[in-house]
Amino acid sequence: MDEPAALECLDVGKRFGAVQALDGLTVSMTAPATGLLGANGAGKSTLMRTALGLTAPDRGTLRILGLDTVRDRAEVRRRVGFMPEHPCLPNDMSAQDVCVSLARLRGLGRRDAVRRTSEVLFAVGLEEERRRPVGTYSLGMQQRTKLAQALVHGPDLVLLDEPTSGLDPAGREEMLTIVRRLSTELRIRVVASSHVLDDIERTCDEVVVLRSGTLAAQRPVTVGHDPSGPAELRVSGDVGAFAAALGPRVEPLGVRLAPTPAGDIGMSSSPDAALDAVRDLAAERGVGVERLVPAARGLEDVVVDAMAGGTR
Ligand SMILES: Nc1ncnc2c1ncn2[C@@H]1O[C@H](COP(=O)(O)OP(=O)(O)OP(=O)(O)O)[C@@H](O)[C@H]1O
Repeated sequence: MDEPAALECLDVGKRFGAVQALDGLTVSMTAPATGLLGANGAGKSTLMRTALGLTAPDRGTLRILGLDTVRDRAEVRRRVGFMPEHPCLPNDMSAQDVCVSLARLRGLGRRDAVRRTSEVLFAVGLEEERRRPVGTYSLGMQQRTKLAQALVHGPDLVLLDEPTSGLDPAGREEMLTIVRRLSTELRIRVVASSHVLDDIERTCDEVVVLRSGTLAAQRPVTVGHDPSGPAELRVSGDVGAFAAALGPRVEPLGVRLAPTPAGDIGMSSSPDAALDAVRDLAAERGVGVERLVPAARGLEDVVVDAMAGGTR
């Protein structure tokens, strides 16, 4: 049987006074790791909080791991972890005490709570500092403590609300590495929000773009290039002579060449052997390859359009 979607929304609406935070949102998130992207106020946090049953939707249906967010609340608490965006840790408690307490609240016995706490604090790189009060931690350590508490009870799914928020470049790298490992190595499903596409491309399998509480785009995050897709090539010097010499090398690979309107060389497909042929020819002739890119619209174009209000 197929696994239920991590999160499934059907026409979900949520209003706060004059603000329509979720506006008929319909989406199904089935990937191991889904990134929620949207500008400030797009509805990312509201979606997470509604999915956890922390706030009730005004209309529509919302299921998390196939569970009803209201009726199955205890099961949701047991099987789902949540890392909130804003500071939520008691400054005078250690990371160890925070994690053990929350594990116990979520139903683990004392021994299991202590064992799981050691495991998760090790996984997020806090084992050395685990007995210090959280208030003495750097922001990066506090973020990792928030992540640890979300994982401590062994959830099947974690919702991470802007896990890289406020982190410096080194802290961001550490967090992205940990988040990626959750779904790839630890087999924990992830729904993570961010303002930054790069964060999502590095940690998730698909991106869901929210705009004004609605679904603006949903796309897989594909790694590497698609060899069956067209590419555009720009070289320095005599473009016509380069194309004439390249043709016989790539045509046997099924690649047709044609000039583009911008005066570059269009390639009908871009298998690795054809890209190697481009580089070999350029090296032989001492020609510079200034641009060799897929001609199809990239994820970034799609996402920027979707966030700005383009139709998908
Ligand atoms: N408890 C609340 N009371 C009033 N308005 C709220 C409340 N929670 C959210 N909102 C409003 O709902 C809209 C969506 O907010 P939400 O926090 O879900 O967006 P977001 O995409 O997570 O934004 P950000 O990236 O800034 O965190 C915003 O206009 C916000 O001000």
